[in-house]
Amino acid sequence: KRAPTVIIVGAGMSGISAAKTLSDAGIKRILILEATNRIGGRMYKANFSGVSVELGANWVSGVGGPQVNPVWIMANKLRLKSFLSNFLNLSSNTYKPEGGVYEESVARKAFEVAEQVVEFGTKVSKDLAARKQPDISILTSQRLKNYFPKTPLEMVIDYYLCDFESAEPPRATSLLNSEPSSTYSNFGEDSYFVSDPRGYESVVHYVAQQFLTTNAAGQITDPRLQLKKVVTEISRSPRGVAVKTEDGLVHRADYVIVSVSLGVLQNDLIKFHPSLPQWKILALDQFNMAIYTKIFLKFPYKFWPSGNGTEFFLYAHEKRGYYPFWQHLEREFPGENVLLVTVTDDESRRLEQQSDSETKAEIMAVLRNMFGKQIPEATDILVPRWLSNRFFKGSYSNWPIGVSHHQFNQIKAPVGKVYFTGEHTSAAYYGYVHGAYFAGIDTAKLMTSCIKRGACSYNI
Ligand SMILES: Cc1cc2nc3c(=O)[nH]c(=O)nc-3n(C[C@H](O)[C@H](O)[C@H](O)COP(=O)(O)OP(=O)(O)OC[C@H]3O[C@@H](n4cnc5c(N)ncnc54)[C@H](O)[C@@H]3O)c2cc1C
Repeated sequence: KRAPTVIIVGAGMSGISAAKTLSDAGIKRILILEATNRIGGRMYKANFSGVSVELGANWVSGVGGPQVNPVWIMANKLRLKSFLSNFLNLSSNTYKPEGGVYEESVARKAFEVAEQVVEFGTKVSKDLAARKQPDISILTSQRLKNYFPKTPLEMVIDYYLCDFESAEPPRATSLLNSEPSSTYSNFGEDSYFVSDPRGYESVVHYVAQQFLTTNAAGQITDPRLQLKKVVTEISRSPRGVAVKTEDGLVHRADYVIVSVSLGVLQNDLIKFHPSLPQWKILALDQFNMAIYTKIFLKFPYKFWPSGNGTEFFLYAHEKRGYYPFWQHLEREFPGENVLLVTVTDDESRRLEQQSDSETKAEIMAVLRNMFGKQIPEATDILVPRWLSNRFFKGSYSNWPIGVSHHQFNQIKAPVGKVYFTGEHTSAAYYGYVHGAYFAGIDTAKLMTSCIKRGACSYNI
């Protein structure tokens, strides 16, 4: 009997980890179809004014805990340059709307209150889980504690503790599924900011090189990886699948694993024949694809404080989420005078629609508020557009209030010989690089037990 063939759509972390898992299980007749001209997906380095910055994932999140994050093992094997992030000094580095920092004792008090609310939320979440009660939003848990962040200081702290992680506001996010965070409780509280000329994406190459053939320079030459292959249609029948690409070719196989982002699936950018069942469409549409935008700015010289405990700073504004989270990259790129500011959700949506020069003007006004009128103009700006990009349609998934584990499992559930993977299919680690990695392994194992043992039913 001939060996089965499997097509994998997408060569981000999850697609590559799925393909490697199949290969390790002896399923070697695979074909990976990737839309862009590279592997790595949302792990994506770019050159910005002479330095290599990460437009997508940047941190190995979850280090130093009871279990070891597999991505951290890879980063260490590769000796990727990375820096432990210390967020503890934010109370000394929070800027007022009109400039100047808040007195440390005032900011610290506000942080303490907000952190107690998070702890309270975690207790409520554990209690709800133990009593099998329905989910509530993070916002509801704040109300239960009579916490209503309304001043610019309170709002930016609330933003940092919630949106900066999940890329969505407290009213959108599920308490049950985000607190406590499996990432930080299992793998540890530390996060390392990767800053290596080879890019964070080299962990994807590291996995790929273990099963795809490479040349002497380490570049992948394996014909089972095909780049610039945009999948447009997937047809399934009991006999197998036919995957059509934008160049008009049809690739046939026994099975397919779809690893494209939740955003791509929600936007119907791949047509399924027959169409996916209603339960599947509903499950996909109910989950959230959040947007997280990292804006890089280059200056002729440095005008922000540097040295120990200054790396991260906040800007408090009357409009919540208005250029709130800042990082100077002095450790990563000494002497390069690069700043990174992060926005999310509606602000990301707004910025994707305007020109970079408009965004730059807004940011310069904010920086002048913070540091004074005399600061120099930025000489370069980079604004990634993850939502507009048809191969991503957002940054990473977030578990919204009201989606049950049953519905979550439906997102991952195979439909006939069409299997699904991606960070958005990892119940414990959705939204993270390690979530994508584990999801790929899980989906490939599911498929392997179907192929090898005939165990093809998926219980949801
Ligand atoms: C701005 C940003 C910041 C982030 N920060 C962090 C962080 O600090 N730490 C962390 O752990 N995680 C972070 N993440 C999340 C992390 O990057 C993702 O969870 C992970 O990389 C997703 O991998 P994936 O394989 O599921 O999806 P992807 O990487 O999206 O891979 C899917 C692949 O499918 C391809 N594709 C799409 N459409 C088609 C098509 N029609 N045909 C063929 N191929 C197609 C895409 O090009 C892509 O290569 C961040 C993400 C973003 C965007």
